[in-house]
Amino acid sequence: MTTSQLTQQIRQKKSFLCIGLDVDLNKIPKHLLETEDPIFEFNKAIIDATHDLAVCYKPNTAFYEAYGLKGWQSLEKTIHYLNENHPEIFTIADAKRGDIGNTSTMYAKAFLEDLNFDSVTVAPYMGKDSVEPFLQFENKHAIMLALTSNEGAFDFQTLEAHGKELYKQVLEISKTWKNSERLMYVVGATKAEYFTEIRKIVPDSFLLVPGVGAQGGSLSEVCKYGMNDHVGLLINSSRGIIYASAENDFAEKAREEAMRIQEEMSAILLNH
Ligand SMILES: O=c1ccn([C@@H]2O[C@H](COP(=O)(O)O)[C@@H](O)[C@H]2O)c(=O)[nH]1
Repeated sequence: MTTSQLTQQIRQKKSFLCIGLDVDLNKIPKHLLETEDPIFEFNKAIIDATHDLAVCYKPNTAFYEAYGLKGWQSLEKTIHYLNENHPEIFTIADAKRGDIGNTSTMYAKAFLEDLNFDSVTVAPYMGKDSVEPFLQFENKHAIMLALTSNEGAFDFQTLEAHGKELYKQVLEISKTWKNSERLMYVVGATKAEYFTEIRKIVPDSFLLVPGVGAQGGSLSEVCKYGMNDHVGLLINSSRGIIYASAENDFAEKAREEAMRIQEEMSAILLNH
């Protein structure tokens, strides 16, 4: 998917919500455990209940890999379901990959070709040759960790080297890489005060912003400092939406929470 198609969808739906599909079998309604594929059935119910309110879904692959072959099959069924029924929706494999070039090439094939996600998250630590293989696919994107939402982000990402914080160098240097127009960046909602500086370096790039909802980040603060002319934000909420209820009404409650966020986004877009 191109970024203009993504922006068009944002304008149509008045939403820049990304729903995280981080499925934990201990948290889903018990009756689903009796089905053949509880993870897929849970995801399908969430997608069916929320697809008009969200522009993006982000399964975090850890939650599938943890269940072995069955988990991977659930991930495959989920992305096929999205691609077949909602091809307009942007999809992210939150896998945080990155390795020496030939290995990254295989990761890229796995997520962008075989599973056919629109994008995959990557870690920048191994540098240019570890990220460029993810940028070789037309209309696909690598979403690189820049300033993450967790406390540990301050361990390395904000450290200064040569008079500049590491996350700023990651943003600046990555702009010089081949096909860098296919890059997007992860910036945590819990770091709202950093968005102004980040926008000085990557004014036009899409930012994937996790950390609202369960991690306490503020949607309005992120929008105030992080939004650009074409919106340029994908705000993720996972647990806050998908576990709004652990009872039989989970899909209905997920819709209510997604709608609450979408309405806040719609109001922000109206004044933008
Ligand atoms: O900096 C980061 C990068 C990735 N994540 C991931 O996003 C979701 C957030 O889930 P919530 O339940 O809404 O807190 C999850 O998959 C994380 O691994 C992040 O939180 N921060």
